[in-house]
Amino acid sequence: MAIADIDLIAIRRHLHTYPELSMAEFKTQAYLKDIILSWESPWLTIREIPAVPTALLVRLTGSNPKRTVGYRTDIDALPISEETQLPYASQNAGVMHACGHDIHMTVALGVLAHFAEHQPTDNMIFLFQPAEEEQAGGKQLYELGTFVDEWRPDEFYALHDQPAMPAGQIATRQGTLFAGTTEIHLTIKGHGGHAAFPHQAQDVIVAAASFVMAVQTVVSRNVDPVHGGVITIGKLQAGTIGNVIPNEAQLAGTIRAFQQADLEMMQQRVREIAQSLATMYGVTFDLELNQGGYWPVNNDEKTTAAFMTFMANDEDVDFAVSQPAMTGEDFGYLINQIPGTMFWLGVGDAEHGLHDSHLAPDESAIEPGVHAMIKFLDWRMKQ
Ligand SMILES: CC(=O)N[C@@H](CCC[C@H](N)C(=O)O)C(=O)O
Repeated sequence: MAIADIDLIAIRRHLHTYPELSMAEFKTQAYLKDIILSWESPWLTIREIPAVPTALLVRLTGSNPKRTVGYRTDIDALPISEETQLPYASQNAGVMHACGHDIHMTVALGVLAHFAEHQPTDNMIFLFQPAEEEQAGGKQLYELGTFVDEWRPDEFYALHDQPAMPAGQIATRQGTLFAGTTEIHLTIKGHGGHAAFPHQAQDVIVAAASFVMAVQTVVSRNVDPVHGGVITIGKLQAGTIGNVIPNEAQLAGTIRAFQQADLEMMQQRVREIAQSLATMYGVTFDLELNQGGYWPVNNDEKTTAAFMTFMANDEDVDFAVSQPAMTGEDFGYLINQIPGTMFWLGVGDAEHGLHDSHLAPDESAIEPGVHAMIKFLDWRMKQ
């Protein structure tokens, strides 16, 4: 395939049709790798990581390098059944690119295609990262020593699509862009029994319901109101029939805050609430609080100043300064190690947010996203 002939819309639709869950992105990785290898770029090297087999790294050797510039995209999808009715809707039952990582990958591929054809001044590393939605693939790769020597970027960039913004608009801010998050995994265990004899059982359903309600007080009563925070329980599973008290209830959720200290305080309150309810209801519990790599996404001052100045002054770019958001990202971990900037790319679907089974990003965002990043990176490498 000649790079100039690359059909980004067709690629995006293929990726959208075949989404794969975190750490199971085998076909996605193979598809991306085949496209990239078909370009036969003389300054391009591909690298795979045996311990994280769905990751893909690409290095471009610069013509006169002063540094190495990194660009990261995530590649995983969510356990959501798509309801868009699009002709290229997901063919993988119960799995959907409902967070737009198909758009992220396509923009990354478009930018990579350009520099695979036109040798960059600096060295470049492109990271196609698995497991952003859970398991923090970026952190895992970092801890495996992936980004060392010639594979260590000096600065790192990444985007996230934003349905609430017009297609093609770019936005970011200095400081914290996204929250730090912590996954909650709670199993409550008791002795179930007949619904008619609750006094002979330990009712895990009542304990689970109390837990859901009690954690609502953490944000309202423990977090400084001007800081903000979120606790959402997104999964609650227990029981099989109305007249049996089950032995076990399973809950999962997320804790979010912009400041790490707030996040840690909220984690502690959730632990205390679980412990208190266990005493109150006579149940036992396993509680796992896992922050993984979902550190607050704190944009680096220097790279972000360069990014914002360039985007705001380029007449072809529709640029806005954004507010922080409670979304999480394990890119927060990576740019805590390597300075960098995360930004939003508008994908114009104001009716449907991220993680919505009806989300249908406007594909016309891809081209301006690719062009803005090519121009920015080209300019940056000449600084
Ligand atoms: C952009 C986005 O939606 N990211 C995810 C990141 C997941 C964080 C972690 N698994 C958690 O649930 O706490 C998000 O849900 O914000």
